[in-house]
Amino acid sequence: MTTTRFAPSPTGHIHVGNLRTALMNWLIARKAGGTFILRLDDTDRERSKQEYADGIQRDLEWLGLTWDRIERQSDRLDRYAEAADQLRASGRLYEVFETPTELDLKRKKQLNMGRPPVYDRAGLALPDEQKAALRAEGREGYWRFQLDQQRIEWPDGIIGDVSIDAASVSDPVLIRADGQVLYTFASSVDDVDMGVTDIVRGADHVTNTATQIQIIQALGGTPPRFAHHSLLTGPQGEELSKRLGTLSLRDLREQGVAPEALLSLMARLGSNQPVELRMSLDALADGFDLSQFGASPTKFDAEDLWPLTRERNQHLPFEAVRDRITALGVPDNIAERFWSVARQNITRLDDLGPWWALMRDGAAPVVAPEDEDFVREALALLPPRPWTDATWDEWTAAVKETTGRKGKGLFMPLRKALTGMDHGPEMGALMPLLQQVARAG
Ligand SMILES: Nc1ncnc2c1ncn2[C@@H]1O[C@H](COP(=O)(O)OP(=O)(O)OP(=O)(O)O)[C@@H](O)[C@H]1O
Repeated sequence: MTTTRFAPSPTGHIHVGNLRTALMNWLIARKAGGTFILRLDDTDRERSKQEYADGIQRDLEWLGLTWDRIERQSDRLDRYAEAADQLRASGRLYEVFETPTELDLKRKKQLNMGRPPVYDRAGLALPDEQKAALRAEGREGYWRFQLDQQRIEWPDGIIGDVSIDAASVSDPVLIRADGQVLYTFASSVDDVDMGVTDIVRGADHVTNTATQIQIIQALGGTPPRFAHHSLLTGPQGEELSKRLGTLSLRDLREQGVAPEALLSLMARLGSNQPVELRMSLDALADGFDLSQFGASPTKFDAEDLWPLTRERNQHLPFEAVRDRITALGVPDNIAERFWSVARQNITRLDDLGPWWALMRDGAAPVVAPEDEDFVREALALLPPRPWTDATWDEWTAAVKETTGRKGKGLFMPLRKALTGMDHGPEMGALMPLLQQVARAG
């Protein structure tokens, strides 16, 4: 059965780049009727925080990207220890003692000699007495995985056939001196144990994938299908980072971005398919095709979310906004009418508030000096309440007859006098909702 996962580290608020990964994996599982796992990579105890783990779940739930199963790597430490023993027993895990400074020196020497800075496997040849002597000096050993130095190849779902020479890659460190298992290892153990069949992730992981394919094989597992999508940057090409909180989902939600808008953009951005608003995840899954995505870096501009948010909000049925409208204090008998008039003039649902304030309180009229006499004359002709759908037409016809004005010169000063603005809902529909006559006049 198709099983995918999204495996963020809870070290900050997830951003749109992380969402690209989450959404692609979610859509693959949904399309195949498979399982989507949310896996919190929380083995880094210093940087992982419960509030971020909660935040990730809140962000995904807001978008409807719910999971069939949740896993925390911090619950699986015994299992990683067992898997490490398995690799030690098969001779694939070896202890090393170099300090970061020593490694740096080695790298510099290699580069000076025109050689690639690949770990020289000095630790592999250390006899037990020397290891004991290093420990006696107070050094602590940590553990590297011995790569099989062949080419590692896989057909990537996005970037095509990949072939990496394992000899050009350093044997990865899997376990630190303090015993912390590193991402490369924990995630390979998890992917085997959890039966993950498909992994989509950022192009920052391509080298990891090469080493993980060998780790998974050494654990007796079958490597999943891999695909690496391009990394998203900000509109100016700036990097996104969980730590800095750039373009976080939390901020976008608080700014009033509609979930459907964000999902519709993310499911197509960087692909050959056009971005179109989709009101459900199933509709998004229908047209989703990994092979349509390109490998080149992709810019994300949050401004693109607003036209989609507007389109989505304008599509909402009254029932979906009833509570919000009631909360504004709009009386029940005019709530539906208020929605039908205001919806065409909002982007965010929060924009409903100012429209209701205008209808409830009226606005300070805006009158150009050259229109002062005209507006005074017009307001004197304003029919008594209640105003109906016909009031605007009747009133402007009367004003036209009396003053001889027509067209924009007639309508615009009246709109500005009643609403204080030069734009807004159609005046015919708005007038019955205007609770107050304009404040001055
Ligand atoms: N800018 C980006 N564009 C697309 N995908 C990204 C981007 N940054 C991270 N990802 C993907 O998000 C997934 C989760 O990764 P991870 O939790 O390590 O996020 P991160 O933002 O790289 O983390 P951090 O900033 O904390 O180092 C990975 O699959 C990674 O490839």
